[in-house]
Amino acid sequence: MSLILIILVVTLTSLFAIFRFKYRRFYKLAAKIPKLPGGLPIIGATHIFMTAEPKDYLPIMLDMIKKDMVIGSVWFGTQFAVILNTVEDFQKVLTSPNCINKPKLLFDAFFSDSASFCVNNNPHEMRRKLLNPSFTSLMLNKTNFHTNEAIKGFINKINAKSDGKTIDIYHDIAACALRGTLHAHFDYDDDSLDYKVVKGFDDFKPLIMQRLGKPWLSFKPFFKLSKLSKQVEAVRTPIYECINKIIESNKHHRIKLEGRCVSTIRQLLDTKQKLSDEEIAEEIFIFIYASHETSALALSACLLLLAMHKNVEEKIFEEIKSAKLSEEFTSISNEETQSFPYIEMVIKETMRLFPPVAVTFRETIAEVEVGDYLIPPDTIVGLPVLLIHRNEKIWGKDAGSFRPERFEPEEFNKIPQFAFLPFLLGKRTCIGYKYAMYFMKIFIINFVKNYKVETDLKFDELKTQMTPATSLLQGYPIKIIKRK
Ligand code: HEM
Repeated sequence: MSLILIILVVTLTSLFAIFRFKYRRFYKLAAKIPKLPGGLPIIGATHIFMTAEPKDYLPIMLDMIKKDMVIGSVWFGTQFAVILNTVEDFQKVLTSPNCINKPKLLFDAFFSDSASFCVNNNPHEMRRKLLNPSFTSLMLNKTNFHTNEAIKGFINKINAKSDGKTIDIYHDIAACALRGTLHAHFDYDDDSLDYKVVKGFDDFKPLIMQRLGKPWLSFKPFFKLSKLSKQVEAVRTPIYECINKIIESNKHHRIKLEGRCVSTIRQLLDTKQKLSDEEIAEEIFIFIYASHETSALALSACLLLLAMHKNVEEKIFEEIKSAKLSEEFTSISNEETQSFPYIEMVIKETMRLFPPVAVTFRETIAEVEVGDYLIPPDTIVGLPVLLIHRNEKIWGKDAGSFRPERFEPEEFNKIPQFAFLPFLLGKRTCIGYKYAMYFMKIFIINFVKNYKVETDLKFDELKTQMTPATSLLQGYPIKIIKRK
């Protein structure tokens, strides 16, 4: 018995020594990077996240990297990770060809293998090439009628709620943002499922967070056997009802495209691409999630901030008044939004303080140099955008307060390019950022033209959480009052 034990110990020790020798450079580079607090031998920081509530993941992560640290490292079992904290290092990583991939753990959590948000390497590049033509300024103009119609529907509907009672505005805006995306990008104009789909995503998001906190569920057979797998199937049903309708109503477009600029759904259905129905469905799933939630979070936060900063709301109203828009709802083209520079500053300032994606991750495929360190291959790189957005050394002493004027060109031009990253930058920058900015500007113009907002919440009470986009823990409670 004791001989067997000795053989076992010797074998395991030898295997461990061989492993460490083979990966000696990896361990040497990893050891040089300063450690983040809280890690334990062997398991690293796994216990911290496995025992925390998903709503606390973001504050825990942001707390780990102390203000004066430029980089910090942490282990999650056998997975090595670093968190960066300087604009220069963000830029290095976001522009490095060795740092384009997303960690498998992250996209496993989205339960998708084939959507552009989730694929890596060559498939990602091909999918971007396929979809980029649907996101040009030309396409914005082609679809501006649909975008405006979605917002018109919201402005009319919200009238019934403008009685001064407190409501959480997120779901109404999310349904409106979803309507805009489905109509403008997926040629789908039936609004009967909008709220059902938003509710489906609401039920789906906590399941993403649950899977993130249980790394063993990345192993597919374990996941298939888990209760979570059945819950995921159930909540995906109303979303897939909508996706199947989109595919069904556009099936006649399954033709070979001849180099024309067309909507996202037509690009996906292009027979040259040979995408299966399942791959197309996954792509639509991620698209409608990525587009409606982020835009709705930014707009909901913007209205809440206007309710807290009446001077800003009034300045926006003055800008709208001087544009002499006539009707209750005004259709606005992308070019016309250029006449509302202050509104653009307010939206940007909202996303600086409350970026809908406050932290994101990449994975290295080779060594990447940042500052005095080399990040080894197969390392997860955390990019806490929120910390850069609120860094006083970059944005000044008032970095924590809401001051849209900091986006005046004379002031903003002094800020480094990679210090403002609501849509990120680099090869995986948000494909829909032009559309998102356009949508948000027409929304705010038409909303503030017709309504004022109030809230009982105070700015200092606002706390962010990961859901997995970044939302406010307090929700978005506002009172809507119709302007006379
Ligand atoms: C305020 C609104 C929005 C914000 C703040 C936002 C932010 C972002 C960010 C930060 C990323 C990069 C995520 C990462 O790499 O970790 C991203 C990716 C993406 N976004 Fe957006 N987004 C917005 C609206 C939209 C819209 C309207 C669409 C589509 C109509 C869209 C589609 C996508 C897609 C498909 C990706 C994945 C791109 C890739 O991996 O190549 N987003 N977005």
